[in-house]
Amino acid sequence: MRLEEEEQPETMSQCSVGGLQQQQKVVVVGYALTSKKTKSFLQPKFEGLARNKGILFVAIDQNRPLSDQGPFDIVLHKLTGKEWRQILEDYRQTHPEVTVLDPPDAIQRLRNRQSMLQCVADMNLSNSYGKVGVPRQLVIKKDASSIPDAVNKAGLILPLVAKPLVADGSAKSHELSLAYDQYSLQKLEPPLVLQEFVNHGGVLFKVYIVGEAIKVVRRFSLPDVTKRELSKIKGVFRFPRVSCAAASADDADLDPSVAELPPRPLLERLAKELRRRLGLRLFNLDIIREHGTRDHFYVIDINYFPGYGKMPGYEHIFTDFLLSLVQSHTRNDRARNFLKA
Ligand SMILES: Nc1ncnc2c1ncn2[C@@H]1O[C@H](COP(=O)(O)OP(=O)(O)OP(=O)(O)O)[C@@H](O)[C@H]1O
Ligand SMILES: O=P(O)(O)O[C@H]1[C@H](OP(=O)(O)O)[C@@H](OP(=O)(O)O)[C@@H](O)[C@@H](O)[C@@H]1OP(=O)(O)O
Ligand SMILES: [Mg+2]
Ligand SMILES: [Mg+2]
Repeated sequence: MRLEEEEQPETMSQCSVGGLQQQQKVVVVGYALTSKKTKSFLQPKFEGLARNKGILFVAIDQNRPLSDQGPFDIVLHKLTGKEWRQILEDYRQTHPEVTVLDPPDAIQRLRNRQSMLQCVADMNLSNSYGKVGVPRQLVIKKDASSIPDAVNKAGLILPLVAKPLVADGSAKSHELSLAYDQYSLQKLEPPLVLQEFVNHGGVLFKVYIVGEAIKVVRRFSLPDVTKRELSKIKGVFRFPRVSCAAASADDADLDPSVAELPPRPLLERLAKELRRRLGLRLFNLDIIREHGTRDHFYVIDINYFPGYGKMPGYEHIFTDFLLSLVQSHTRNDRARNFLKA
């Protein structure tokens, strides 16, 4: 839906509480998302629930100044491009009353697979519930012929997952390969990240974060690589986006030691730290448990504004989150006015 100036949203709606008609402020959420994302995120059930809670979604027209649209209470976005980032950054400066989710600069960190995991490495999270790290990895900027030597020097252990360095959401950025021997690595195309493959029993956990809320689901992942396979197989093999499939591993008949979700307190700590360090409120992370251990976890991927449409209960979680943002904004405004008075 696009709002023209002459048809500004009615920012008050009628709602009936206990038979009494009350005026409720409408929360206007502008969104700048790809059509694919709009389809998976703005599902009719979600938009309907939002409307009942007084939330209205309005498509942003990228060809018109943002200040001429809305007015918005919240802006949701996941579009690429330097120009667009600048537009958002300027809008944030000139419209402090609008919550822009999330700051474009903070999102940039997730668009590079090296900087993406740095926060997790820096955190060094280890407590009585477990240990969370990142697989050892090496960045290759150019010159594929130097890879075998670089891998050797860095002491990385095969097999390795080769991932494009840039994670910009393009199909190419999701083209990953598994390399079984050092010499075949020369066939790869830098810039890329070479990451140690960690056996994890073929199941990964997707941890969705929406502000303070956390939701974890199981997904199928790559199967373990045995020592025997490693000694026999040579080459690099492209693999499909196994974990992105909507098919959840939640109901599958799995080995309980593999399927057991990571401890909740550990994930809460991790999510809280990541929110703070990344400065983001909308993201998910892929986390795996090293096979044969109970509490050694590795974060292998972090995604900005992921496929929330696949998160169970996202309709309620997301709408509550949007409402909470406006409430805290109003509280802050009141506090500021009080201090000024
Ligand atoms: N270090 C690793 N050890 C074991 N398996 C891995 C590792 N890295 C990636 N994988 C497997 O490869 C899949 C894809 O990797 P990754 O999540 O990094 O790619 P992506 O393209 O960013 O995925 P997404 O669609 O979640 O954005 C993972 O879901 C997991 O199954
Ligand atoms: O396609 P879906 O809606 O499922 O969302 C996927 C999302 O694609 P989209 O942003 O184009 O929608 C991906 O973003 P890009 O890396 O490609 O930017 C990435 O975040 C995946 O991890 C998401 O799947 P999930 O991990 O949540 O299952
Ligand atoms: Mg992933
Ligand atoms: Mg990813």
